[in-house]
Amino acid sequence: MTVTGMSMSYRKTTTPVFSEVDFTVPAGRLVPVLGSNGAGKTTLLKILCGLITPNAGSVTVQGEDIVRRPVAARAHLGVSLYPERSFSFRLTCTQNLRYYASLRDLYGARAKQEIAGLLERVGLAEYADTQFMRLSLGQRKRLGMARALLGSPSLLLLDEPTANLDTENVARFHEIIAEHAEGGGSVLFSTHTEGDLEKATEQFLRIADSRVLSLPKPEPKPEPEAEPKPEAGREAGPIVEPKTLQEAGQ
Ligand SMILES: Nc1ncnc2c1ncn2[C@@H]1O[C@H](COP(=O)(O)OP(=O)(O)OP(=O)(O)O)[C@@H](O)[C@H]1O
Repeated sequence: MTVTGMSMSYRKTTTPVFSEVDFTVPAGRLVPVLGSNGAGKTTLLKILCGLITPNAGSVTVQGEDIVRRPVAARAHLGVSLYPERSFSFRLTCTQNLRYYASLRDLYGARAKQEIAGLLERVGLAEYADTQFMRLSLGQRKRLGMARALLGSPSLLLLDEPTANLDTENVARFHEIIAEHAEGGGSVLFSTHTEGDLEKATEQFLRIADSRVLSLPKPEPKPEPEAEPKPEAGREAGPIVEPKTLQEAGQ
């Protein structure tokens, strides 16, 4: 994906959310996007998948312009926005995914097999026949992830994919995106968790003051040195300054 000279304002009178932004996401990269509340993470993801048209500049996915050739460009994208509201509430997980699979030209036995595999991958196999409205927020998030993976698109755009997930499912998410990158795919995902920077392949993006900075992944922090153990038979007491002879009353 390549973003060139992209600017965007919701209204002419307000400060632009983005001003002349350039960055690229090469194949096989995991790219976290950080930024404070209201910085523009969701807006950026909506621009990248073609839901919002920027005022200037371009976004291309595998050489296809997201505004001029949206269908061709979106064929390479798997998207999950936050919060997940686009599923049919009364349909089950499988029925919902079957509908979205058909939009990717996946039907019949192939669709059935891929959907069952994805539900298993995101830990929702036992909820395959549960209606969407009966899922918890974290389960909805995971169904969104399964939908994004349908048809193995090359670039995943995920808005706060770890929000509402428990520790086990955060780990599962990191495994899924690592596998995706090993297969040559890329993932751009927004997050508020600084710890997600460790999952970056090389770079991460930080949105601030209408700009998107592409920054190198920080070096891992060194492990803190272990406290020396007290010698055997001796209690580790508080450190006491040596007293002068006078103070000691001698
Ligand atoms: N539909 C809209 N109309 C007008 N302004 C909007 C609209 N959506 C978002 N904004 C404004 O655009 C800016 C960026 O919002 P956005 O939701 O992209 O931020 P964010 O980084 O995703 O925030 P958060 O971390 O809180 O989810 C904010 O100032 C917000 O008020």
